[in-house]
Amino acid sequence: MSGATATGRGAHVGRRAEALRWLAGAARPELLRLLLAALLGSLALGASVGLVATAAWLISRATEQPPVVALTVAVVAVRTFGIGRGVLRYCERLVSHDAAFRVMARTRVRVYIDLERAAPAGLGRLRSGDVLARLVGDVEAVQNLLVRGLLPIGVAILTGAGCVIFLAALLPAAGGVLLAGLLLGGVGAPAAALITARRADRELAPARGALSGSVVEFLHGAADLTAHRAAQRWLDRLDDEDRHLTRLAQRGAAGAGVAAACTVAATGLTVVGELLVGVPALASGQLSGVTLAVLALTPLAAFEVTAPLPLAASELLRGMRAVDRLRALTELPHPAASDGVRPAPLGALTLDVRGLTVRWPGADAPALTDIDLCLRPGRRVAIVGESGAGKSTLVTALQGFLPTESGSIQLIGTDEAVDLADLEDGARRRVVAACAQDAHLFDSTIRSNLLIARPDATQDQVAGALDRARMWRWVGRQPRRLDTSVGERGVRLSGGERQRLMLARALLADPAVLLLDEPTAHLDDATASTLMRDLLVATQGRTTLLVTHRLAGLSLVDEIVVLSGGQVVQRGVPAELIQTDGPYRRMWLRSAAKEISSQDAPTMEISAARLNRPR
Ligand SMILES: Nc1ncnc2c1ncn2[C@@H]1O[C@H](COP(=O)(O)OP(=O)(O)OP(=O)(O)O)[C@@H](O)[C@H]1O
Repeated sequence: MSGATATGRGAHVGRRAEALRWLAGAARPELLRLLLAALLGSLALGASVGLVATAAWLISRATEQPPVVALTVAVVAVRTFGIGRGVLRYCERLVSHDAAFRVMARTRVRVYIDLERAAPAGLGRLRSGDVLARLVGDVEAVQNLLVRGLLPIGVAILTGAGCVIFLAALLPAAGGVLLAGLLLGGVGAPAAALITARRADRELAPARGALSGSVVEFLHGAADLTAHRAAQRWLDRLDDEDRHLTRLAQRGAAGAGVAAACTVAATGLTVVGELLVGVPALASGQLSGVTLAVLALTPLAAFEVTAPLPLAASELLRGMRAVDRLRALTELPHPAASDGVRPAPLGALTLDVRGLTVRWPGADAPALTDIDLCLRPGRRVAIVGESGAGKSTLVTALQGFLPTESGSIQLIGTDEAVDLADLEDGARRRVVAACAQDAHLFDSTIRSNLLIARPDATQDQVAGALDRARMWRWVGRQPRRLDTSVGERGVRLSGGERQRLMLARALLADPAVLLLDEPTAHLDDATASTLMRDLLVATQGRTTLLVTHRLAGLSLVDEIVVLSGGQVVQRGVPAELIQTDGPYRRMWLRSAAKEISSQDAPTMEISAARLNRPR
């Protein structure tokens, strides 16, 4: 048991050390700014202490009614400290926030880059709301860790040491008392706060992540939840999670209360301690009355240095946990990343897949096994199969977003053959582009959604792509034409218009190899048939891999590959496959029967009857 605890603690310490290294890596370029901020902060606090000490001296000395000239230096010093405190604090805030924002920006960019590379293969167990909470809340926690965590600790050490030395110079015992008081307030109070709020603090960020995840999921699924009368249940769940979060925040606040009480107690005790050592020194003539006033009043200002420490300690812990969670995001597997540096081969490209086996991260079995496929320039191959056969996985793998377990994916040009994994990232994305079934439309105009694929496209190229996707006339009918807004995720478009816009985007990208994943998904039969027809015209002469479960119209492609259970179970030219007894013919008959039952489709019926005739 104790062995297990020790191992757990060891792992915990290791994680913290890793997190520190990660943070140091992000903060290193701003080291000078952070040190300057610490220096300015220490000077600002030093000015505060100086102000109180000088004021104490001035008031006490004034009671002795000395000549005014004897007070001039102190009066000037009070003014200088008073003005200097504000100016220095302002400069410190400016420099520290500038440094923290730069670290935040660098952290965000780093996380975005890693997410961009990891996202195509999914985000593992992470929910999108949780990722959002990490990107917003945890990155902000990193800022707080620097500005409210590390910086106040550094400033407290510097200024505290200065105060102790100052009092020790007046009376050594007074320095000792202040040191003890500062340790009590600066270490004891944060420790008390942490102990009180430890569990709450540990659970706070995950609870916030869980709530964000549920809210995002609720917003996405609100229509379905309302339709199934499940919205209230979901709202109750959100309520529970919110209450839990509030309870945790309250427990965290209790820690802050305990810390504030400890600081006040430590200040009071220190003032009493200073009087206890100062009064005997005054009696023995070791100390003047004016200096005793300075001894007694200086701690009131000196404790300004420990006041932010309880918050600093909890920001430090919270920040380290946030760094840990951000690190987890940057450590997601990077199937989309390519270490390759090679440019794309020249000339018309062939996509050649040999013995490809791929597995989703963490899956027990491969999703595709031993796949062979050859996409010669200008040829179109259709991949068909039942749901779960591995069609989308193939598209993902061909984009280089899944590592190959065995086999190869090569691009063959006129000069050489290059492994897809060896291609430089940009070249790979230019050469092979996919139009996914759930491709995203941004809440922007038609033009901006298209230009994502090719920012430098001319008006003619945009119009050409829309025309080939049979969308240009529709655009012409809209009052704002290309500047028509599509709404969030394209809600202002019909399903068919959305798919056509995505197809136009893929055509505008003009890749050497175009991968279309279920372009007719979620469309009614009539719309799907028209879109499929238009799509087959638009892709004529273009190297295309078309993943679909709709078999109507496929007679126009050069080859059909049937997948089942992640393996190729049949392949051939459409005319042959339809005549051969096998998986494709069975699928075709099933889909024909479905269409006949949903409408009359006499031609379909005739063809189905013909196909069913014993040969
Ligand atoms: N992101 C993922 N992570 C883990 N496993 C996945 C992922 N996507 C798909 N799979 C698994 O891979 C297998 C093949 O799924 P895939 O989506 O490729 O099938 P499909 O033929 O495209 O099905 P559909 O026609 O329903 O889209 C399934 O067993 C599925 O559970």
